[in-house]
Amino acid sequence: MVTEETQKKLEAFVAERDWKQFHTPENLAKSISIEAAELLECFQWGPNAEPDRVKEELADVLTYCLHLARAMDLDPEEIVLEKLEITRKKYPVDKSRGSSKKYSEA
Ligand SMILES: Nc1ccn([C@H]2C[C@H](O)[C@@H](COP(=O)(O)OP(=O)(O)OP(=O)(O)O)O2)c(=O)n1
Repeated sequence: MVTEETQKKLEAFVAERDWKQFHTPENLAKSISIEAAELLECFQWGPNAEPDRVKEELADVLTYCLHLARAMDLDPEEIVLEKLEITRKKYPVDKSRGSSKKYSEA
C-alpha cells in the first residue's frame, strides 16, 4: 500500500520530534477521526471543495491510519484485502448491484 521507504520517512518524522510517546493506538484513533472531520469540513457548505484542501486533509487521515496500523503491528494492504473478502461475502453481486442498501436491509 505504501513502500517501506515511505513508512520509514513517517517514522523518522515522528522520532526526530520525540512524538512516539504520543502515538498510542488510542491517540492515533482519535487523530484519524479528527482529521476525517477536517476532511468533511471541506464539504461543509457544498459539493465544491477546494482540491488542495481535500488533498491535505486526506493525506492527514491516511498518515494517521498508517501510524495506527504500524503501532498495532498490522499490514495495511493485508487488512484491507482481508476485509474486502468479508465485505464481498456480505454483498454478493446479484443482490447488491446498483443498490446502496445495507446488507442487512436488502
Ligand atoms: N503529534 C503529531 C502531530 C502531527 N502529526 C502529523 C500527522 C499529520 O499528517 C499532521 C497533522 O498536523 P496538525 O495536527 O497540525 O493538523 P493539520 O495539518 O490538519 O493542521 P490544522 O488543524 O491547522 O489544519 O502532522 C503527527 O504525526 N504527530
